[in-house]
This record gives sequence, C-alpha cells and structure tokens, in this order.
Amino acid sequence: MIIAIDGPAASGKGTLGKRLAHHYGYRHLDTGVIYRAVAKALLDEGFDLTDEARAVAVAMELDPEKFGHPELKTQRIGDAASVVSAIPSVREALVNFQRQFAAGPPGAVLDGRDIGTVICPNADVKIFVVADPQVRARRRTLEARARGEEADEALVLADILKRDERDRNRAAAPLKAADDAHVLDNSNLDIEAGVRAAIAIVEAVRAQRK
Ligand SMILES: Nc1ncnc2c1ncn2[C@@H]1O[C@H](COP(=O)(O)OP(=O)(O)OP(=O)(O)O)[C@@H](O)[C@H]1O
Ligand SMILES: Nc1ccn([C@@H]2O[C@H](COP(=O)(O)O)[C@@H](O)[C@H]2O)c(=O)n1
Repeated sequence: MIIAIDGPAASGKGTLGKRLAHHYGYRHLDTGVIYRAVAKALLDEGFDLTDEARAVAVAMELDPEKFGHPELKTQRIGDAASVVSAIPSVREALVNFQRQFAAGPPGAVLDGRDIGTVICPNADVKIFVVADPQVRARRRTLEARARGEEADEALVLADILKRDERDRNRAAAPLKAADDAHVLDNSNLDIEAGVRAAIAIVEAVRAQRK
C-alpha cells in the first residue's frame, strides 16, 4: 500500500507520515528533505539557487545518507528549497528516486507537496493535511526553541506564508490537494488525535475495497 501525504509548510505532514509508517510497518520518505538537500548543496558550493544546470546535476548526485544533516531543518534551507523546487528539470530529476521508494515492499508513506498529484497519482490513500497558519507558526516556533534556536513567531509565520504562496503558484507540480485526497485539518487536534484521524481515513479506504 502507498499512502501519500501532502500539505502546506509545517502542517504536520512529516510527523504524521512517520507515525503512520510506524503504525503500518511501512517505510517513510519525507520528500521535502530531498529539495532541502539540493538547496543546501548549491548554497554550500556557492552557486545561485536558480542555476538550473548545477541544480539538476546536484539533484542527480544526491546522497540519501546525508538527509539527516541537522542544517537541513533550518528556515534558511527551507526557504532556499522552495526556490530550487520550482525548477521543473530539478523536479524531473527527482521523480524516479521517489517512485522507486514508493514501490518497494512492504508499503510506503511519502509526504511532500505533489505526492498525490504527480509522484504517486495512484496511491491507495491520499491525505492533504492542513492547519491554520497561526497554529503552524506557533508549533514551528516551539519546535525551533526546543532545539535551542531563537525564533520569532511573526517571522516564522511570514516565512510559512511566503513559502506556501511560492509552492502554490509555481507552474511545475504546485502544492494542491489531489481531487481524491482526504483533507485532514489538525488545527484543533494534538498529534495523537491527528494520527487517530489519519488511521481512520486509511481504514475506511481499506474497508471500502474489501
Ligand atoms: N497535531 C499536532 N499538534 C501539535 N503539534 C503538531 C501536530 N502535528 C505536528 N505538530 C508539530 O508541528 C511541527 C511541524 O510538524 P512537521 O515537521 O511534522 O510538519 P511538516 O508539514 O512535515 O513540515 P515541513 O513543511 O517543514 O516539512 C512539529 O514541531 C510537530 O511536532
Ligand atoms: N514533494 C515536495 C516536497 C517539498 N517541496 C519543496 O521543498 C520545500 C521544503 O519542504 P518541507 O516539506 O521540508 O518544508 C517546500 O517548501 C517545497 O518548495 C516540493 O516542492 N515538493
């Protein structure tokens, strides 16, 4: 089974993806990390984020062993990722990696912006996670502070809104819910309640197929 999770920045996709994968014994891929890794490599090498040829080359040489680098989580790299991810040829260079991950046994959960629409249009279950921007900013701020970083909630909110706007309005694989996605608003749900709601969605789809 393939579970596709999409949604705007800091809506809880990764948290939910990890928990669903654990629940079902599936593998999990946070696809945002891939774009973050491309952006970080370009910045580290001193290239412009819009240098298409270098960005594609970097995308084709990515080393998944480096996806755990702590700097990938920063706001600076997230913002850079949303610039580089708007380049269609960069996205194309990353499609096979994501589809191969999705196809492997015993099942997979992928989260991102275009999983249900482009990467896995035939996913068994599609969930589009949303939450109020203020709620997302609050959670992201608390998360950064828990890591010992300084975070200004108003700036975090501005970054989230700017990134969502860029991701929604790009021509290639824009952020949007697939027509057959189940929208899950977790603004008023804690993590456990959000996970329960998502499992209920998956189980309802499974029951329909029996
Ligand atoms: N339902 C929830 N209730 C409270 N906090 C939550 C909930 N879901 C996620 N969080 C917290 O919100 C923050 C953002 O969650 P997460 O990193 O999973 O979002 P994301 O959508 O994967 O973000 P990104 O767009 O950066 O990939 C984290 O600190 C996480 O612990
Ligand atoms: N499937 C995806 C996943 C991510 N992006 C872009 O990467 C940025 C960072 O993603 P996070 O999930 O780690 O926040 C994001 O803002 C998108 O621009 C993407 O395009 N497609």
